[in-house]
Amino acid sequence: MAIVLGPNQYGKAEVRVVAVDRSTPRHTLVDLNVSSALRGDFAGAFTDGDNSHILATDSQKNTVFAFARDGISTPEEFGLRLARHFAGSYDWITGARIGIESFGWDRIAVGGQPHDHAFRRAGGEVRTAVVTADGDDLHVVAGLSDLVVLKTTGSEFWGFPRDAYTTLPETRERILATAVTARWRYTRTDLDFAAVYDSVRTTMLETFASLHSLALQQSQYAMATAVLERHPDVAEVRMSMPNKHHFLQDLSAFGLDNPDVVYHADDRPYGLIEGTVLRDDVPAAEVAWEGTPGFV
Ligand SMILES: O=c1[nH]c(=O)c2[nH]c(=O)[nH]c2[nH]1
Repeated sequence: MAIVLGPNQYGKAEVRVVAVDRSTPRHTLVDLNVSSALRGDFAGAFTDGDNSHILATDSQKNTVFAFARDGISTPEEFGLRLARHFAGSYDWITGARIGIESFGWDRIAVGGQPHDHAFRRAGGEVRTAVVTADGDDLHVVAGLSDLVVLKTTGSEFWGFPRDAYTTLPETRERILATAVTARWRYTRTDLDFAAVYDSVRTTMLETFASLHSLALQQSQYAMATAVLERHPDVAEVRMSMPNKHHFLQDLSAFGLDNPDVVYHADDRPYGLIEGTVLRDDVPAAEVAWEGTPGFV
């Protein structure tokens, strides 16, 4: 029996970098949380404390800030630049994963006009990007998390089997609410990432709104399918969606009826619907998903 070093990677997690463009009086702002992880031959550092192959995590952090000095266009392009740089820096570094969260800021309206340099944080939603360099291959996975949506009709849930523990009534009318977390893999690295992101997000929202849903599973599949139908450069979509239950509150103790008016918004437990929808003619790229937990 021998004890051996298994899979490993290392890097700097959660570098918070804010880049401001003041080149015109109308400033713009990019606010990112960047995590790097390098892959390659670092065995000596783990087994013997030999750091001769170690690109220090402090240097990785500094690289993020130095590259930001040139401005940041999209998280995907910033990730591509960092991944190419790290994976190309020493021959024993064979790959890099750059994970980015992007926080949105909207202009504050003053007298009905969007302000030039004052902002408020946009919603709870976060844009995400993961760029993976693996040898000469580059993979881009874009995404979003915590896009909270709700519809007040157009949702039913019935036809499920009833066992000894089933108490849930069938319903033809309910509130459907969820927080969408989704990631989608591109087949190219030269896209207009900002435009495609907006289009994917809009497609998901429109589909959630317009589909008459018989299950959150059906809504999720329809949302991902619509993204693939409208975006030829997306190979697969992975989604994780909690069912944010809204239970009709029993008001009979107060002599009141409740014809689908008053609900109890429960925060836990929640159903969790997870799925992948993909084109069957595009090669899989599991390495693009390594280090991104929370999806099937
Ligand atoms: O859309 C739903 N899917 C389920 O699997 C489920 N299970 C449940 O109790 N309510 C719901 N709703």
